[in-house]
Order: sequence, then C-alpha cells, then structure tokens
Amino acid sequence: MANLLVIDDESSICWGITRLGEGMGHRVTSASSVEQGLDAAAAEPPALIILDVRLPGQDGLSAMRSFRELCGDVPIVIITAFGDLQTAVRAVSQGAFEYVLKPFDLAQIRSVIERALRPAPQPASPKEEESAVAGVIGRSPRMQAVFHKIALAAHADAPVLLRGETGVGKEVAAQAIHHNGPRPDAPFVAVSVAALSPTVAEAELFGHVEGAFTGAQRTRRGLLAQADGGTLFLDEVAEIPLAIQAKLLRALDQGEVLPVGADQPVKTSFRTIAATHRDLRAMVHAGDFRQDLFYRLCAYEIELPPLRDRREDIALLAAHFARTRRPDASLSAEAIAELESRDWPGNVRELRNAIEHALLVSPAGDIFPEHLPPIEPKAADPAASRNLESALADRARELIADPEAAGQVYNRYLEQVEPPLLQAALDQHARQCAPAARALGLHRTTLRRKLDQLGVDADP
Ligand SMILES: Nc1ncnc2c1ncn2[C@@H]1O[C@H](COP(=O)(O)OP(=O)(O)OP(=O)(O)O)[C@@H](O)[C@H]1O
Repeated sequence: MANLLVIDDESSICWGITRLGEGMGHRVTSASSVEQGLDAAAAEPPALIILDVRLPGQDGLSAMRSFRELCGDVPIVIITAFGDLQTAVRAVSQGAFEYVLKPFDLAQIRSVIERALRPAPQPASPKEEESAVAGVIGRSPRMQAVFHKIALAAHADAPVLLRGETGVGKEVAAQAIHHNGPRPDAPFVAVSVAALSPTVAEAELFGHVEGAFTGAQRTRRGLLAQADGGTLFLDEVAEIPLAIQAKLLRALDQGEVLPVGADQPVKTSFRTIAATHRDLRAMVHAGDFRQDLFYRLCAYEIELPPLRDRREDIALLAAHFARTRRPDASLSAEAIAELESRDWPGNVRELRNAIEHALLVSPAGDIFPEHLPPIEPKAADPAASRNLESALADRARELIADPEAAGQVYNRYLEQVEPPLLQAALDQHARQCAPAARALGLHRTTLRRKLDQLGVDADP
C-alpha cells in the first residue's frame, strides 16, 4: 500500500482518482490547492503526487520544485486540460513522471499509478533551464499530444521521424525539438532533400575537395559536417536516392563522412530529425527505401495531424499570423468561421498564406470573409491515384498470368482501360467526335472506329 496525493481544484477529479487509488489498495489524500497539497505532503510523505497545472494560487508546474524539496524524488504526474508546448516542455524538463491530458479515463490513470509505483523507476534527468522557444502553436488535444512528444524527443538524443502532410509544421516541430534540447545553440542544419538535384546531392551532403569534379574550385564542407554537434534536419527524407542512402547510413553509423574526391574521412556527429509526407514503411516494403536506414532514422515517430483534424487551432494560428504581419490586425468572427469551415489541403502554410493575402487586400487590417482568397480547387488525391495505379497493375498481372489471354494481353488490357477514357472525352465535349478526338490527340476517324467497335454513339 502506498500514499498517493492528488491535487486538483476539480472535486470530481479528486473523487474519481481517490476511488480508483483506494480500489487499488492505496491510501489517497486529496487537496485543492498547492498550499493544501504541501501541508498534506509534509504531514504524510506521498509515494506519488498527481498534480493539476491550473490551480487557484500557485500553479502546479511552478510548485513541482517545492514538492521535490519536501518529498525528494517522488514521481509527479502532471494533469492538465490546457497543454501547450511550453507546459509540456516545462513538465518534462522538470522530470514529471507523466503528462496526462484531460479528459482522461481512469484506466489511463490506473496504468500511470501502476508504472509510477513500480520499484526503482529511473526518471529522466531533470533539466533546469526552461524553454525559451515555443514557436509551435496549437491548443487542440491532438497538438497537445504532439507537444508532449516533442518535449520527450527534445529531452532524448534519439533520431526522430516526423510524419505529416505538407505544411503541417514538420520543420517548426524539428526546430522546437532542437531548441528545447540540450544543445540549442549548436547548429540546426535543414536539408530539403527533394530540392537537391541528384547530381549535386552527394557533394552537398558530404562535401567535396577542390578539383573533385568540374566546377569544384574550392574544398567545401558538406551539410553533414556543418551539423556537427547539433541537429541535421532531413526534410522529404523519402526522396534520398538509394545510392546516397547507403552513404548516409555509413556516415551515421561511423560518425564520419567521406567528402567527394577525398581520401580522408571527416568526423561529424549530430542528431537526426527526418520528415516525410510519404509512407516510409511502405517504401521500405517496396524496396524503395533502405530498411537499415529507416531504423537508423526512426527511433521515435511523431505524427503531425492535418489542420482539418484540429480546427480548434485555426483561429489561434490565424490570429498569430495576422499579428506577426501587422500588430493591429483583427479578424472578424465571420472571417474566423469561414477559416474554420475550410479544409486546408496545404495545412498551416496555406492558412498563413491566406492571412497574408487578406492583409494585403484589407488596407485597414480588419479581416472579413471577403478578404480571404477563394478556396483552392481540390488537387487530385494522391492516395486515390496510387490505388488506381495498383489496381491497374493488379489487372495487368492477372491478364499476363491468365493462359486464356495468352497472345492477346495487350489488346484485352486496352479494351478495359480505353472505354472510360473515350467516354470521358465525349462527355466533356457534348458527344462531338471532332473536339473529343482533338483533346485525346487521336485522328477523328480512329476515334470513330473505336467508338463503333464499342457500340458508343456520338455526333461527328
Ligand atoms: N503549429 C504551428 N505554429 C506556428 N506556425 C506553424 C505551425 N505549423 C506550421 N507553421 C507555419 O506553417 C508554415 C509551414 O510549416 P513547415 O514548413 O514546418 O511545414 P512542413 O510540414 O515542414 O511542410 P513541408 O512538408 O511542405 O516541408 C511555416 O511558415 C510555419 O512557420
């Protein structure tokens, strides 16, 4: 049996956790403020403290130090309904055992209590300094969970893989991990792999010596060497050509790079944070990404949710972008409602651009719906086209394997894929053969013949 101390000004939370703790065979004391909690802890040292952040009087986070002074290394579980990155970083950096977001279910708290009371848990080494850099904005539960993960990642040195659609904030998350980590002043070197041409990628990443190739007039340090002591952010990591993947893996494993044309390696050691919008695991299965490099880059994964799945953040982000551009800017309730109703396929980047557009067209800086750019037409869904591609490839394989189709595979395949194309072209051109043929790049008589074969009517 252990003594648990719950400090929360919501009596229903204290009541629920007390029932749960007693049911688990522990003794539970509850308090509704830090002051009451300290008195209770002084009277009876707890084996676990469950501490709310927002409390009347002193807040839970700043009270952690007092509880530690009074009770030593007791595990402290922080619970909060209003997590932001700063809160998560402070909680984790002060050695909080766990950071639980409200509303939680009691099964979650039960598991935390069990883990906290397990013998000899090793809390992460506390970091005294507080984070000065937030930069990542969001108040939705999905982002609060991301903040917690960023805080944990910042505290460790493990390679992190950030996943998420374009514009969700993978790079800002990478910067937050770096700036909240142990070496915020060390270099943060961002490499956009997709933007590197394959011919220069190797020299850019690993450096080169003078005369290594035409145009290499001076020896140049590569990006991996520039990241020495700090963080290398590999954006669009899925685009690294396979040949470079092998060299990158060697560099990561051995802590040194061999610049193009050099015979002596250069030592470099850094933390990696990689980002991608693609399914890297599927690429590994398809043989397009090295499995060993995948594991080397991905000890810890953080998924950044698309903006449409966290609409609660839209007003906050919009206000932030508006104020950054123009401190006296204001957003009308109607503009916020319009922003919240959109789907934002380009995510936070698209929202930021929309606000910049609005401030350009609203000279007074007051943003109304009419100042917002029109909704972007929907881009083709890449997942749908991937499904289509794989369906077509499956059908091709079936036909090739079908003994009855032998010798006619090509024509039979075309017979299946051609009709929808011809039909769509006719529909688009009011069933007129001539403009449909022009759009398709076919001769009119060829199209006519194909339509006749298919039994499709059309005007000449
Ligand atoms: N949570 C956030 N708080 C504040 N700004 C954000 C946030 N998320 C994204 N942004 C802003 O949105 C823009 C796009 O973010 P970022 O470049 O980090 O996205 P990304 O996921 O790396 O995009 P891509 O995959 O296209 O490289 C940047 O201007 C960034 O500052």
